[in-house]
Amino acid sequence: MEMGAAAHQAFQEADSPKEEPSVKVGKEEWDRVKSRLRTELGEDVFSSWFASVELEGEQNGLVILSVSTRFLKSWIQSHYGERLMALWREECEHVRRIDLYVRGAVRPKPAPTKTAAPNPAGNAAVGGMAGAAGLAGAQASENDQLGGSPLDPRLTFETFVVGQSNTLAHAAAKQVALAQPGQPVSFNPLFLHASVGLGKTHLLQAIAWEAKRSNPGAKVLYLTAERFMYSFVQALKSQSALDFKDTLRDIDILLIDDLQFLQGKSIQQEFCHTLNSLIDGARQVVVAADRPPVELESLDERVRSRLAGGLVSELQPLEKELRRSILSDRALQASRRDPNLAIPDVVLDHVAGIIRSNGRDLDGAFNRLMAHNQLTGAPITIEMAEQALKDLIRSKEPRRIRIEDIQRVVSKHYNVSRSDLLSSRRTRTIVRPRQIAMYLSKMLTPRSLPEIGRRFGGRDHTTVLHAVRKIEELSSSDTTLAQEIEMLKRIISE
Ligand SMILES: Nc1ncnc2c1ncn2[C@@H]1O[C@H](COP(=O)(O)OP(=O)(O)OP(=O)(O)O)[C@@H](O)[C@H]1O
Repeated sequence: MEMGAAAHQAFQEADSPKEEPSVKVGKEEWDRVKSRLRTELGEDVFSSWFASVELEGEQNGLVILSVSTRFLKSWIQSHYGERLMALWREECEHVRRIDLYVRGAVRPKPAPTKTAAPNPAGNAAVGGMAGAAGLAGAQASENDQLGGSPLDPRLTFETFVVGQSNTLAHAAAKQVALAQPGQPVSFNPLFLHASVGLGKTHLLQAIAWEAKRSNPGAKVLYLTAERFMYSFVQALKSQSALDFKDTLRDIDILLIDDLQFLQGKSIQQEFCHTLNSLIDGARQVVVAADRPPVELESLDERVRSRLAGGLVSELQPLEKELRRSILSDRALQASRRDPNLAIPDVVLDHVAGIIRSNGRDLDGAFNRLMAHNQLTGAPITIEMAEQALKDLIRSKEPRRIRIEDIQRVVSKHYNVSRSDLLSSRRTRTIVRPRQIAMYLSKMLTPRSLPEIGRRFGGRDHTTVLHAVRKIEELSSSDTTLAQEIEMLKRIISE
């Protein structure tokens, strides 16, 4: 259930500042749909999947619902899409389509004219890429035919902004997308990882679009792990598992998103066979997850090692310049749609400074400014931005940093294991990272010296004090070390 790009654009263009948001329309029907779902599914199942679903609006047969995560969206879409549509239609027979989107990604409102029209066959539709034109439409439908997850035509290399934190991942993704089928592949599999909202899905889908554009004959399939599981289970149920396997092993580029959600022994085995068969056959595999292969503890050891055998690249938290460039890009696109729109640079600077978490929150903040401007007519200024974004900023207060987080980041940065940091080993390559981790624990957490000592393998508080003084002393004369520590602080705090 995806908001089509044209639909999204139509909302932006069709919005009139004086128009009331249509959130309340359809509320009664939605309450009844929810109550029926609750009765059908039972309270536990209902609240697992539907507690955070919100009605954004209903107009001319288009219902827009929002959810908090992409996983939830994909799960509801595949498991409850049809039922949801049937219930809505029983409550309100003119409903033709339900769009489900992730809050913060885009903040659409119903666009009656372009999106609400029934499809040519007059059938009710749930989701899809209605309105996506040209290549986008063609690729989306091929991806659909192969049983893929929906592709968003906005997520291309053209719209992906490159900065210090994602240069390597972007370059690898581009190379993979432009490789000719049959040629030896450079990084296989390519494994991208990052925490939420840092552009993994964007890069994966950009590869899909680009590969298709540069090689129209190539079979490119983008699947979320959840979709992979669902398709496999469906294939088993309908006794078409062999077809499913054959289809997968015939793909030129397989892109799997959110791998951390892949569960179940037989599903993982199937995934492992697919992975081996594609890689051995020189087909490209690209995987994204929220952590590196070694940390995907629920995955079978063989899958983890195969995944780690290609190129593993992390997208780091977006640095301020990158956040600013993404906002400039969004502003440019918005002003193309509305030449009268004025977004001063100082406001973009300000927003880039205060929304530090990730690209999704940045998009959410930008859409919030646009909505505020369009609905109230207020010019976009720093004061207006502070007013419009205040709850967003409040809810993003810095999280409490744990000593484990510091140990994880430091051990990764210096390529030593966490157990080395806690051990009694005294080689220089371990002692210095350990001292840095202790120093950062003192600086970034409220823990006492004895407590920090205990968390570092039961050391005495004087050892921690020595480490803190040592690092203070070294970093005051060694600018490289000082910069490294600043960078570590930034990674740990974001
Ligand atoms: N470098 C970037 N350039 C442009 N947009 C970006 C960039 N990084 C992130 N975004 C935007 O931020 C939003 C979230 O990105 P995306 O969905 O790709 O994140 P993700 O890493 O897959 O997150 P999750 O783990 O939650 O699935 C998207 O709208 C995306 O376009």
